Amino acid sequence: MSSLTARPLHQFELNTLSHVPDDYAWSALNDLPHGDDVVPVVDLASPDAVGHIGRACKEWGAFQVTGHGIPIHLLDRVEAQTRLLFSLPAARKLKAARGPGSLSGYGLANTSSFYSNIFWSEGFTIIGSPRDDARKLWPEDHDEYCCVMEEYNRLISDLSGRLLRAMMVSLGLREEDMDWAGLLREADPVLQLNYYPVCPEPDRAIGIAHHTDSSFITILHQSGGESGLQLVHREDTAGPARWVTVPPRRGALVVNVGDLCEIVFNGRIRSVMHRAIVNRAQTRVSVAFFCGPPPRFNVAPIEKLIGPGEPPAYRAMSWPEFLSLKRKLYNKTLEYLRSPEEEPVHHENTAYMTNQR
Ligand SMILES: C=C1C[C@]23C[C@@]1(O)CC[C@H]2[C@@]12CCC[C@@](C)(C(=O)O1)[C@H]2[C@@H]3C(=O)O
Ligand SMILES: O=C(O)CCC(=O)C(=O)O
Ligand SMILES: [Fe+2]
Repeated sequence: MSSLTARPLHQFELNTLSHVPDDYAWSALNDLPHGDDVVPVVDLASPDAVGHIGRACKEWGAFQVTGHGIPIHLLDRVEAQTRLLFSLPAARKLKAARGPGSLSGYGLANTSSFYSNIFWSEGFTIIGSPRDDARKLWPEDHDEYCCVMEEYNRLISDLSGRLLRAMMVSLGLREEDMDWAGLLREADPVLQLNYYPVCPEPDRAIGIAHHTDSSFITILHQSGGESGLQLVHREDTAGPARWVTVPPRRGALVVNVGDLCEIVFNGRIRSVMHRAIVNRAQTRVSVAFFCGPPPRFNVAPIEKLIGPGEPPAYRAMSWPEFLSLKRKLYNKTLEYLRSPEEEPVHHENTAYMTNQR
């Protein structure tokens, strides 16, 4: 995985540049047309929330959720701490740099290693307790940062359980068909903080390139003001596949269906392809909570869904095996798992280093 230490010095002064340097320049960003349809907004407190969630997951693989019970002032504090972290001097952030083979700490988004060109962003991944890395960033006083992130982890993990149960019920399963509470209790919470500096030529740069998240679901808080999150709305009767922007909505959280839900629900819902674009007006931050399983989790369709009329659509494997496959095949992982007879084409990371230019 790539580390910022190996990157050009201007990685730390992106917001001062008057043009996009060549190694940050991307083309083919308009590979799909842009749609103006609107990602559904679901009020979790409404009596028909489950039906709305089911439809949104099937049609979009994403929705915005309101009425989720996470206080807006906590979201504001999470955002303020995130901004504070990225505003630290480069030398301080590098003290908490992600080491080789480690997923947590400071660096470019992990997926950047699949490309030759560089993302217009910085990232910080917190797995489990925020305290160890916080000590490296703020040796004297990291209490406010840790308290805020711990409280957020607690509430967002609980929300992810509620959403997953609603998704089950919307698919005609019973809540008891999967022990979400047990699984989520055993898994380390994962928070990904993303920072996108202003960009002088936003059409030539990308914040985070298109990908699906591996988790069951991802719950994303994005800062207000400029939009950045875009997702692919698949081809339907209204038109061809298109990029749709998800504008920030105060207090709402974005829920993305990840690869694991696609597999456990045997393809009845699909993980959503998404990316983050940049803008020239305002620095943007986002905080993603990846709701994943513990290592012992067997990645396979729920047995209840399998029968003579519905064979498993994906090959089973352990969660660590899935993650290692994803590190090789990246956006092709699910396609490969859906075609079990084929031997995997041997992809080193470098196979993707062309940056679709
Ligand atoms: C739940 C998970 C999703 C994740 C792999 C992991 O087991 C823990 C780290 C997560 C994360 C966070 C940063 C971006 C990402 C791509 C990565 O490398 O580690 C995601 C993983 C993922 O979605 O594949
Ligand atoms: O910043 C965003 O809107 C998207 C971030 C994202 O997709 C991720 O962290 O996986
Ligand atoms: Fe993502």
